[in-house]
Amino acid sequence: MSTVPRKKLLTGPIIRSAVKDSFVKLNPLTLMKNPVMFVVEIGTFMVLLMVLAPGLFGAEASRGFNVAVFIILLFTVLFANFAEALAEGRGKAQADTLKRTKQDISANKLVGDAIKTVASAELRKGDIVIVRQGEMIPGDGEVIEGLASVDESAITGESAPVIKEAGGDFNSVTGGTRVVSDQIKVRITSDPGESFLDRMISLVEGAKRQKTPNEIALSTLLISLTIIFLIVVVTLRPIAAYLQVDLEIPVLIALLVCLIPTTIGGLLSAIGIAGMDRVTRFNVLAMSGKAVEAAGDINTMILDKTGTITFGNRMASEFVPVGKETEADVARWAAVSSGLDETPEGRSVIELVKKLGHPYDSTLAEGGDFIEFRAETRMSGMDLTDGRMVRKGAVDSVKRWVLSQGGIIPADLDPKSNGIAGKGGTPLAVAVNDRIYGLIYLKDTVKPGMKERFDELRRMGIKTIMCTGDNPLTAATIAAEAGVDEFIAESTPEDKIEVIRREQKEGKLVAMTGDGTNDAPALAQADVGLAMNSGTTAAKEAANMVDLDSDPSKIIEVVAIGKQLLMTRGALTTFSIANDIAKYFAIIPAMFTLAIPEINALNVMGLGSPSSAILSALVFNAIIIPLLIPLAMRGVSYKPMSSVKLLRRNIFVYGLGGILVPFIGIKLIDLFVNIWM
Ligand SMILES: Nc1ncnc2c1ncn2[C@@H]1O[C@H](COP(=O)(O)OP(=O)(O)OP(=O)(O)O)[C@@H](O)[C@H]1O
Ligand SMILES: [K+]
Ligand SMILES: [Mg+2]
Repeated sequence: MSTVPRKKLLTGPIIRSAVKDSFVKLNPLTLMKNPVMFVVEIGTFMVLLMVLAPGLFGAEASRGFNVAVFIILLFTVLFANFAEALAEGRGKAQADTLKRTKQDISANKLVGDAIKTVASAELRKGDIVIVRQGEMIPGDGEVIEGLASVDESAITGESAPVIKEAGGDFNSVTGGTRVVSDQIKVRITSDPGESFLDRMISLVEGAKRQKTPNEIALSTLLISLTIIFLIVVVTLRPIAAYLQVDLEIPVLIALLVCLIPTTIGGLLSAIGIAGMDRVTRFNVLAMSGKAVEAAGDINTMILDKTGTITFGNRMASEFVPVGKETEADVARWAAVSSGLDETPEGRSVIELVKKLGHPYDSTLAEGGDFIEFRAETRMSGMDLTDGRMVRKGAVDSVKRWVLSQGGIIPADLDPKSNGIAGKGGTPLAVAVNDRIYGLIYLKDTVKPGMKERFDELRRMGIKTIMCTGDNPLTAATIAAEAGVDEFIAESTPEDKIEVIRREQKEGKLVAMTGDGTNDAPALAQADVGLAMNSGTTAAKEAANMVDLDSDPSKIIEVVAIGKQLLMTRGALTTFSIANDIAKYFAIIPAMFTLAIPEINALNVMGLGSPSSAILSALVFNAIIIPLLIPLAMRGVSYKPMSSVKLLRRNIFVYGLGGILVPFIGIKLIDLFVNIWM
């Protein structure tokens, strides 16, 4: 499933520092954030007092028993702390590596016409810098002039350089990456301390980790259970006294700790952190745990065509004249309309004109007004000084524009443009005032393996919708080739948001991937917005996830990880509560057997003695936490299937298992304890 090599999960230094942190986290002020464990810590402290000053709370068990309870309780808290520290450890280690990347870089800042060397820390939003071959890019920004290949391995871990160029969707650069060839002019887009690298460091470090709504709901449940059992245990003493049973305080504390959901309470935050970490290991930066969890519940996925489903390096490959026009005329006007068009499409037109050797008079456009490409108009071009207006753009847009000036549409325009679209290409019409000269054939290819990916999504019950600004025929061709469920052609940025809203109104959770500035509003509207690292700054800022490898199909892995995170939490909660029920049957009979012999019928486990029964249950309660750490960190195994099936399977495995495992575990520990005692 993974495309990214798995890095080693745990190393010696991470484990060592986690052991140390387990003790640091004993600080009650820290532990208070985890109420279940906090209750255990208070219990530990009370038993310690009874060991140190016997007789403090009246009825107390033997000193040896108290010492044993104290040690087991202390380890219960330490194990829970260790789980959390371990989960945090990987992120911290990664943050340290990133911080080393973030050394001070010197920048060639443009001040008027002069170049001044300044420290990267002095750069502000809006500053213009020149980055030459071999130099580090001093801050996040957008290429405003030129083209260069950039080594982004410091951030993405991927060593193949990527092309960054002015205009279009591949213009954003990240501070700390290196220009390996050519030279670019960059406009800085972030102030110090707010760069992508800064955000990435605080993310992997978990510095601003907030509980997700799911986690908050579960914590509330755990707190309620803790309070209920606290009341049960406290009121048990007078009831027992009435039955002439003297319940000792350490025994009551042991009972309480066994009954409250310590297993999930101890592992809950580790599960969340590990889920985030799994996403990071796939080279996806999630801005919040909430986004990852939302990914696990996605019903609909919106993808754009160009650059997501296709490679997106749409290149002009042919000039196709219509009517009585010639290829050279199409090429000439295409060139005039593209002279200042810095989009990849625009530049590829100029390149094709040169390659085909068509005469190109660049003085024609001199002094004219450049009409920049906009997703709304779907056209770009030049208004010349002599009054002539030159346009290229989506065929229907250009047709409408020509008709509005009283022009006529050549009869062979539609068949020819449909021919291009039918091959999955994008036809651009070229016109001057009311006259259409012909077409530019922009070629693009579907990325390999897309069909399999969409099949997988369908098995997960997720609907895919391709939204594109391109014409319906091209869209249909690419949609069929890639195997998406639905497509929407000629969509404006507003249309994309509309589709998302429509799905959300039906109660669906929507994911969307995109890279362009025109995708930004939709990325923000979606429940899960995954932007490509190669994309524009606007897209990356609007999204709640960024894929460092710029592989939009990776949203599938993110969904799987999100599902796995939700399932792991559910499975371990079921397991934990089922466990506590089993422990009840170990402790209650032990507590009352002497006074009420009939209750021995409940002693289904046939445990040795009352005190060994209590200690065994308590030991089991403690060691189940570290035993489950690997599962919490790795996540429960996941196969694409319907959620109802999944739920049934999990209740069976973790609910039934949760009741059976402690019966066996406690019995074994009890046998062991009795040999030893
Ligand atoms: N530089 C350009 N000049 C003129 N027309 C263009 C230019 N670039 C694209 N177009 C036309 O405008 C249409 C819309 O472009 P837009 O970038 O909004 O969407 P898209 O890239 O085709 O689709 P997607 O949303 O899948 O990325 C394109 O299909 C094409 O016909
Ligand atoms: K428990
Ligand atoms: Mg686009």
